[in-house]
Amino acid sequence: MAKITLSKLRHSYLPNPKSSSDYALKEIDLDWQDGGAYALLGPSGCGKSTLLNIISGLLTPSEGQILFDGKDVTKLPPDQRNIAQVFQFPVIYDTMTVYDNLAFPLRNRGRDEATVERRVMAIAEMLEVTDMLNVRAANLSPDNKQKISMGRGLVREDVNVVMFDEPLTVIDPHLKWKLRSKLKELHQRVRATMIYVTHDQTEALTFADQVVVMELGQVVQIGTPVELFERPAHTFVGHFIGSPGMNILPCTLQAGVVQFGTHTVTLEGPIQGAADGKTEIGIRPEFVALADTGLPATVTKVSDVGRHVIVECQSQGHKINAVVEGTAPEVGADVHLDLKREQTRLYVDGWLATEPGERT
Ligand SMILES: Nc1ncnc2c1ncn2[C@@H]1O[C@H](COP(=O)(O)OP(=O)(O)OP(=O)(O)O)[C@@H](O)[C@H]1O
Repeated sequence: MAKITLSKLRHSYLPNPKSSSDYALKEIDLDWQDGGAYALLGPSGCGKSTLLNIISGLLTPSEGQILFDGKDVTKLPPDQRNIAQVFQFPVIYDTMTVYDNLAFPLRNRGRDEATVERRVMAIAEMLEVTDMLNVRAANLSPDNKQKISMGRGLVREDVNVVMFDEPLTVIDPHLKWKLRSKLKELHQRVRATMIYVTHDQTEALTFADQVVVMELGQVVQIGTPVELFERPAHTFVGHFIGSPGMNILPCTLQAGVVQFGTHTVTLEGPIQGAADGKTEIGIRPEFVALADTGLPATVTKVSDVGRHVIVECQSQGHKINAVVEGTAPEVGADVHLDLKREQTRLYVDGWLATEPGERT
């Protein structure tokens, strides 16, 4: 397995890119550590496939380098990069048995039959498919086919990285969580460098130790699931991650006083920089509470989602969500909202501009 470095990587599909918007991938610099579990998360069109294709060698970047353990592989073709890929749709041979499918990547590289058997049996046991080894792949259910496809990606011990490209797309919703947790468990057992590409936050947050969030061709934040939840570096991350996402409210800033409409808001801590630009408050619904005093609001919708209730309110002409435990007010009720100070952040032109701590 290898450490993967992307250095000053940019890609445009245009022959003569001029402005930043001509690039499908804006400049990306990042290190993926050997043995890490990473997710590449972002909406459709943000550049995930472009980046994946650059790493696997299907696409040569317009600028920058890709290094595996410090060795420049930017110009190497896919077959010389030693990468395993698992795609959206299972890639298996229907006429072969499960055993032969799992053995294929090893036999293809001339491994002896004793090694083949040892690896196939180990992977089959991890995937809990040992009882299917003699079954022809054509007779498997779609989720078992995808399991075998994953097994083919994991069976070789000598790959630099295993990449999963939206691997649960064809899986029934009720089986998704099973395969998701299986994959996490597999990573813990094999400790291979793994990159999991998805637009689904649940898949990314369950699988990865570090999540790389992309929007419009750029990386907006790299962090643990907790970091992404607690301190979104950009309003996009706040909004994209969480259910519902972060409340993002326009505000004004004058002489250090932050106003949301007519209401004065206290931030988590000091503001960094000049704060010139579009200013917004960001607070997660989990940190908005119903209280006796605070921001006046009117309840417009109440959704019971099982563990808690999401109370949607209108205040100062904007929608604010609050996550409430226990009894929720009726639609139409006038309430007050308490915004937890330590979780109230300021964003300037989309980027986080407050630090934790007492304001000076
Ligand atoms: N072969 C291509 N030629 C021109 N533009 C392309 C090509 N492939 C992708 N793009 C553009 O590059 C941008 C990034 O696309 P990309 O497919 O990498 O995003 P993505 O996040 O993988 O989206 P999806 O999940 O829909 O595949 C998009 O604006 C897309 O239209």
